Amino acid sequence: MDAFKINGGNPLNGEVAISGAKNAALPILMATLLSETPITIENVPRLNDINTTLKLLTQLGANIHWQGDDAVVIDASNINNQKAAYDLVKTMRASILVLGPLLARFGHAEVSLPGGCAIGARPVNLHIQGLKLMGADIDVENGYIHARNEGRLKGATIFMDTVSVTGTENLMMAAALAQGTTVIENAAREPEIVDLANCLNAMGAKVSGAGSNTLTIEGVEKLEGSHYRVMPDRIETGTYLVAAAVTRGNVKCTHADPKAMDAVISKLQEAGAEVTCGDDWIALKMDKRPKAVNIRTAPHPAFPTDMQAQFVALNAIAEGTATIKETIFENRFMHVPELRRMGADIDLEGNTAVTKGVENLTGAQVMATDLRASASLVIAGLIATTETQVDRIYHIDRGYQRIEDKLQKLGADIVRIQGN
Ligand SMILES: CC(=O)N[C@H]1[C@@H](OP(=O)(O)OP(=O)(O)OC[C@H]2O[C@@H](n3ccc(=O)[nH]c3=O)[C@H](O)[C@@H]2O)O[C@H](CO)[C@@H](O)[C@@H]1O
Ligand SMILES: C=C(OP(=O)(O)O)C(=O)O
Repeated sequence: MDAFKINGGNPLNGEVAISGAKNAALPILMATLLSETPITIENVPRLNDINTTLKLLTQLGANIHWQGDDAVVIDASNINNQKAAYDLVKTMRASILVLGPLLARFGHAEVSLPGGCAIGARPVNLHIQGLKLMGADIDVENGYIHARNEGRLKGATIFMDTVSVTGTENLMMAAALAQGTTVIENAAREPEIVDLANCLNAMGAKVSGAGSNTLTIEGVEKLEGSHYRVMPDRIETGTYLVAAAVTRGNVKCTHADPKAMDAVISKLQEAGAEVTCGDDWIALKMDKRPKAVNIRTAPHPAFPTDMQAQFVALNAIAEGTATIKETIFENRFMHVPELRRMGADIDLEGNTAVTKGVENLTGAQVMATDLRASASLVIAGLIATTETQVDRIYHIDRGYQRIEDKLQKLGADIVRIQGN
């Protein structure tokens, strides 16, 4: 297994080009299953999760080829298999997003239950309940969701008990081909939901209200190919901004979208950073020790859980004591024991991390346990006074395109050690 070796202490300086958003690209690639003609998706990040998605779509019968560095052409006209098997689903939870499209277009789907994962149990009951309200017959047996429907799904009014991003996406995609109108209440409002809705509309769907908590989808009979460009990754952007802040650097993220990032930008400013934005860039300058910031994660537009771990690393070396409360996932603090091994002073009280900032972290051999936890350990390594080794970085390769190359260009001393 690959690892990173990091020698901290270099301030990050320069420009970094932000890739397309993983969490928008995944549902958008799954949405191509709804189309009877080929679709070109641009600004697709080069990530392990994208490779997994393309493998899954290929297993279902799609024809796929890359065009240049970041565009994928997907032809789902000849889908001949409606089963998403455990082998791939277990490596990527977002595989559940084939359920809605397959069921809506072909009247049946068999998808392995994703199971629990490091950050929490992450059930998919809301996906299943919503599809049942649209008339589907669904049972769960032998670890698989078996879903069937005679003819088209029927539009329905669906109230989601909990705000769920992929739940909203699965139901939106299913409703796009249903008969009649579907209303999803208490829908997720994340920018990636808006991106998926825009892509579906470019394919001929009739989705309105994306970005609010009520989505209305008027079903159409068929969807067709088009071109669509994936939005920039706001979590990748936020990660580089935090890395710049803790190393007292000066970094400009290009190809970014500041509009999607209010909550994160305002916490960086509260920490003492100078942040400036243009239409498609964000720059951060920091020339002093950050001040610790209190945070509570919650669905968009509040502070994103996917930036929580990175801010725990920031608070670990910041001036003062602060609390970070995680309200979305029940087990998303696995970076804390690893950060403690690097000298951080962090107490965990239920779903709250209480940090007392220390002046310096020291390097250690630490283990990445999930995607954003890995990012927080890399950030900690960038400021540690001695060498850090981050093991099991396959997690980070799920969601950050060539993070070591991008950090090296900004002046970091980080290298990948090839494992076996
Ligand atoms: C691929 C993708 O886009 N992943 C993102 C997505 O994950 P994902 O869509 O899986 O996360 P959800 O928004 O569904 O989860 C929110 C909460 O709802 C619960 N829940 C969810 C569905 C369900 O049927 N029942 C249920 O109880 C979950 O356990 C969790 O506690 O949103 C999360 C929350 O912003 C992000 O951290 C992930 O990066
Ligand atoms: C939790 C994340 O992703 P996933 O939902 O794919 O596990 C993430 O992107 O931080």
